[in-house]
Amino acid sequence: MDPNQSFSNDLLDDTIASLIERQKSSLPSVIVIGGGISGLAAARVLYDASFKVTLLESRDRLGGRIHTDYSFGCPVDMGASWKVHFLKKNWIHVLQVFWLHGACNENPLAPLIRSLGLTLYRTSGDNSVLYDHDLESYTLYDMNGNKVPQQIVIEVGDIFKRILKETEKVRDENTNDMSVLQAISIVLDKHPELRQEGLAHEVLQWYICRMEAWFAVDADMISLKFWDQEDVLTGGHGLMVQGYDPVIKALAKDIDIRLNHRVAKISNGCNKVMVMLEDGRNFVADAAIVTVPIGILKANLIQFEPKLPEWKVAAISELGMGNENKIALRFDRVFWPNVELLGTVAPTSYACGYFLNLHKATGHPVLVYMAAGRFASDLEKLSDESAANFAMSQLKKMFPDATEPVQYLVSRWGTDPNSLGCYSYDVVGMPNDLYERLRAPLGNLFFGGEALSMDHQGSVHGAYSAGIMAAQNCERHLLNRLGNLEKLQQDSFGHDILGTAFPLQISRM
Ligand SMILES: Cc1cc2nc3c(=O)[nH]c(=O)nc-3n(C[C@H](O)[C@H](O)[C@H](O)COP(=O)(O)OP(=O)(O)OC[C@H]3O[C@@H](n4cnc5c(N)ncnc54)[C@H](O)[C@@H]3O)c2cc1C
Repeated sequence: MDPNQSFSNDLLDDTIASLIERQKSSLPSVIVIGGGISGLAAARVLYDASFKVTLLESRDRLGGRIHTDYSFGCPVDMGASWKVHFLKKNWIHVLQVFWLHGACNENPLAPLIRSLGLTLYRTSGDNSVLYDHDLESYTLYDMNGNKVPQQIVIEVGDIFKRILKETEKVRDENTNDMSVLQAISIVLDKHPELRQEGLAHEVLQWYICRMEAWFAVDADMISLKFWDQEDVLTGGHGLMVQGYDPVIKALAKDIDIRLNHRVAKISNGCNKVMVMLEDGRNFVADAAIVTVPIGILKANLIQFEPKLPEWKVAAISELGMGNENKIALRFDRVFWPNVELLGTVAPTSYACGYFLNLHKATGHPVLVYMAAGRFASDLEKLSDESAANFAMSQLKKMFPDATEPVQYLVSRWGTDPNSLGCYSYDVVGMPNDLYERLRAPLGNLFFGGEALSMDHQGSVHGAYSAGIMAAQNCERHLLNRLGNLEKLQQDSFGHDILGTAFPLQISRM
């Protein structure tokens, strides 16, 4: 080899390297706070647009309220598990949704899931009285372990729909907002024929329990004005058979992620944002995107300098944060029927309960007890062992011969200092402009996260879209501010991952 040639190549390499380095250091930099799906989506967009991105996450793992646990030897999602919320708030319209048709592309996550080859287990189609499970897919039991005749379940389901339809009139007649529970009670006073007695009353309470699970809050706190105002996506609902974890891993690829980095303070200057960790370390960038749960902002766990304006603080405090918990039980064998949901009806919605049968979708002998609202918070007062015992006591009402679980997992989303709740909800009397105020950026500070989603708060795909929206706003802002920087065009992750070449894999046993 000619040594001169080698020397000149080295020189060339150095020059190119330093040019790239200089180009990189002149690129806009962004700190993303929070490594849930919203933060990861935001980081992904900016990274693919060649911005310098650093993501700070307080936990020792990514995913946030998406948490696939593998300790059972199979994936169990202790946070989000359904690709539900296609129509989070429109109970009536659920009758018209359809999952298996091409319309499922409406879900912004569908292309990503498709490109990763992940399987969805369909849990509802176009005839679901409930949001996420078709009527024929579950079995209900009374407190004595007797099966509730399916005819009663169907009839009461129809009555429940009529009651909800009547609440629309109550809404029209009242200028002031009220809770859904109050509206139901007004409807029942006006239409005593809709009142239910005995077992039928308990089944009605079960429907209310499921509605409460949807919003993660009790019916006396669900806003009548807003509960059914969300845009309807077509497509029904599906369960992520392999869990959500592969989605999180795909979004995180190659991004500079710092785990165990808990942000304590954000200082927003004219040109720079300084982010301080609880241990005193600092990160500085041109802009920052905050995607921590609204529960964290409500609890003032992050200090802002200058202080957030009053209208922003008010918006944060005026949005509700619900709670939902799961108790996952693994058994050595299956002793329950081959249905998707097993429910217990009771005189009050608080006392009703249900288990998701993961065996049906995944083939593993796992049941997941789910609790929402005040009940979910009450469960967090118990030790893990007592919580598992409680779930077992519910199961034994249905199956007196139930065997003891070989393993259990208990979530605590309400008291977890990284979430302080499961997802947001619209409180009774919520002001109309609340979401605008929540989303509004403050200089170089942008906001993302589930609670800020344009149309689908409280969902994975809503959080994902909110992250993308915040990143796009941030990108526009920085490119305007810093002049016409020519952006490096890397291989776009988005093009690969959002491609439409692969069909969605949807099954139903
Ligand atoms: C039990 C449960 C069931 C659910 N079921 C469904 C479902 O079936 N379908 C559905 O679509 N959605 C469901 N959801 C809602 C869904 O999980 C969330 O809407 C979504 O995952 C929120 O994503 P996010 O990125 O906005 O927030 P998160 O996932 O909470 O991400 C925020 C991140 O910020 C981090 N963080 C917090 N504080 C700090 C700090 N000070 N510094 C740095 N980082 C910080 C957190 O650790 C977290 O990782 C469920 C949620 C729960 C809890």
